[in-house]
Amino acid sequence: MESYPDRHNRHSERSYAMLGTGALGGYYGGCLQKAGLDVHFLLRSDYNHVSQSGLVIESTDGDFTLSQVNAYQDVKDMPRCDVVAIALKTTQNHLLPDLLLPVLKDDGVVLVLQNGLGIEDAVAEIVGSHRVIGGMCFVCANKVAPGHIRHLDYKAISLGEYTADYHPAGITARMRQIATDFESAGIPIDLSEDLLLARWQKLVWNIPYNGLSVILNARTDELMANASTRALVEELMAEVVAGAARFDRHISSSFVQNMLDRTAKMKPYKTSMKIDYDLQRPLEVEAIVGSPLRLAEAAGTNLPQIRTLYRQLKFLDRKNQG
Ligand SMILES: NC(=O)C1=CN([C@@H]2O[C@H](COP(=O)(O)OP(=O)(O)OC[C@H]3O[C@@H](n4cnc5c(N)ncnc54)[C@H](OP(=O)(O)O)[C@@H]3O)[C@@H](O)[C@H]2O)C=CC1
Ligand SMILES: CC(C)(CO)C(=O)C(=O)O
Repeated sequence: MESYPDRHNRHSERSYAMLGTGALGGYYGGCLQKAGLDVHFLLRSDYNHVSQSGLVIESTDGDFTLSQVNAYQDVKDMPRCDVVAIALKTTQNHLLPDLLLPVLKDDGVVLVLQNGLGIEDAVAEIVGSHRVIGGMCFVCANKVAPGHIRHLDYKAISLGEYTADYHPAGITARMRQIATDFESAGIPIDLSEDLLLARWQKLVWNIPYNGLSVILNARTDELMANASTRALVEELMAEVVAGAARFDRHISSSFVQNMLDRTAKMKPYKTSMKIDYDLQRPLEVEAIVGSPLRLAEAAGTNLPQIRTLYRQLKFLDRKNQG
């Protein structure tokens, strides 16, 4: 395993704050620090461990250890950063009004790495709509122990600039700068001209697989291997496509096919919602299922299968939380 103790070997002028150092924050933040960027990690339960022992990243690209990282348990102790990445579960987003402003430079930008729809709207209310970028992460990673992240598959991020009402904003200079930083860390970046389209495209995967993995107690390979569950996945994907179309975002059948093919080839994967369920943590039902459902229905599109999925998840989430 390679070891990278030096956290001050800067290749980029931009500093990064990772709000949340779990699967996503630990993996991407770890890769950025390994590439020489200035990264600051906000932690909660792992603070003592990580501030003493650093981060261990087990990755299909090669394992590495960062023996020292800039670890914090309070944003007030963090330096203001150019890019503040939100890598908490969306169930914690009620904390964002307190977390974001102390760590964001006046000309800095918030990078929303979470799954779901409409999160950028809420972030824009806190920091202003000109300071938000969305990042859709196509990665399979888990936190397996304090400060220990296991990266299993994929890693690309699709970036899209936020604007009020999600009208397409094109590709901006700061998107390119962030892309350069991540690419220097070996993370492929796709630049999207239309954040709303990219968000709905991500939901093509998350709504069926996250939802069904919990309701049916199944991994992705099990959902794909059985004809009935594969049909359910495809029907839910078709409703996501219909929801997107209501907002004039057109998702091609080849995109959907690609998601199915990708998942069929994926190593057997327990979705992050299923991991949360098994650990009796709150589920990201509202961000991933409730929010797109409400938006589509308010715009006049009925999505009956997604509504059923949503109700079942709400029931299971409540029951699971005792
Ligand atoms: N994992 C994946 O492969 C993917 C995840 N996503 C999305 O990324 C987002 C993050 O998911 P993921 O990284 O898996 O989640 P994790 O649960 O692994 O990480 C979230 C981290 O946030 C920390 N945290 C929570 N509240 C606070 C707080 N108040 N202060 C400091 N830290 C806090 C948690 O700390 P603690 O350890 O104390 O709980 C935890 O380590 C989600 O929206 C998810 O849907 C998207 C694509 C893929
Ligand atoms: C689709 C997947 C598994 C990685 O591509 C993902 O992004 C997720 O778990 O949310």
